[in-house]
Amino acid sequence: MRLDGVGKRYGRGGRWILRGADLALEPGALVRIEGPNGSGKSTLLKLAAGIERPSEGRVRPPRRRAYVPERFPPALPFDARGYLAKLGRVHGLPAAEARRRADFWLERLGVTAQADTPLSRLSKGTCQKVAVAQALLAEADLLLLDEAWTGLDQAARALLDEAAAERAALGGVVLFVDHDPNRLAGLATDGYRVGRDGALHRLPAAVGAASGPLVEIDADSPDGPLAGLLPARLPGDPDRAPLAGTAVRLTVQAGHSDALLRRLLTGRPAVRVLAVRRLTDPAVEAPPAAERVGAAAVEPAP
Ligand SMILES: Nc1ncnc2c1ncn2[C@@H]1O[C@H](COP(=O)(O)OP(=O)(O)OP(=O)(O)O)[C@@H](O)[C@H]1O
Repeated sequence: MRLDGVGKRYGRGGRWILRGADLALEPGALVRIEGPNGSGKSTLLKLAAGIERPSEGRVRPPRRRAYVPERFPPALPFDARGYLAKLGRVHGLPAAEARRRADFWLERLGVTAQADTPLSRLSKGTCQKVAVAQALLAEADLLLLDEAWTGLDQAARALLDEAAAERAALGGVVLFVDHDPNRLAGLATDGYRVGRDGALHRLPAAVGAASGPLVEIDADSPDGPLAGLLPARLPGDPDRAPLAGTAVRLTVQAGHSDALLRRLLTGRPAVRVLAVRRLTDPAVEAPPAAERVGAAAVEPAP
């Protein structure tokens, strides 16, 4: 996912909202976008989603994109299930798979009882859950969340935290805007601020970068040495260290450990989990912040 020298103004002669915005994100990036009201955060996400076109520069998104807008369009002529199944088709899923994923996310978000209710009759929070579901069911390479947590109840907020982290852990790119400065703290891999100059300025490591406790998972497999059997891509991109016999030790950020365990226990190869330990001293275990962020320029605070 790249932005190269992207500029945006609404209408000829309008003020430049974004100008010279550059961004290059690798699979697995979970990135916070900050900036004061009106600075252009939503504009940036809309450009990445392909809803707005840049006035200059280029947006190079990955193939499959999903977007939760700041405001869900009111009064769409669908019920929740029908809308999600339709959006699943728009995302390129076969009809049966679109319906299956629609029901899966309606259930996970606690909306099954309102699945057949017209969207126009749903409460604001329930509508927001439907907006979240339409983006998550796409399993997109680029997930854009614009204040997507606003209006959700606590359980749904936690579920969206988990789903966003899982998308990144599985190799997607996630860009999010949220007024809560602690949103996905410890899981975000990076952060950027939309500056007054319209460019993107990398945030200091402490604001955006993943940090915090690690979890060690010791596992083996009845099928042979596990280190050689595991897929290249695993949630959270754990460090891998072979243990005696067929076992391996996987070390991952605590926020990714549930997704990693779920993948190990439900996928191939067959895996036996021998031990799960939370490491208590992240300062010792985590790489130094400078190593994670490199020598990026950091805009001084206003
Ligand atoms: N469709 C539009 N037509 C004209 N101006 C627009 C349009 N959309 C946004 N703007 C203007 O662009 C500027 C940036 O808006 P944007 O919504 O991207 O900011 P934001 O940082 O997301 O703001 P907030 O934090 O309040 O959501 C604002 O001045 C806004 O009024």
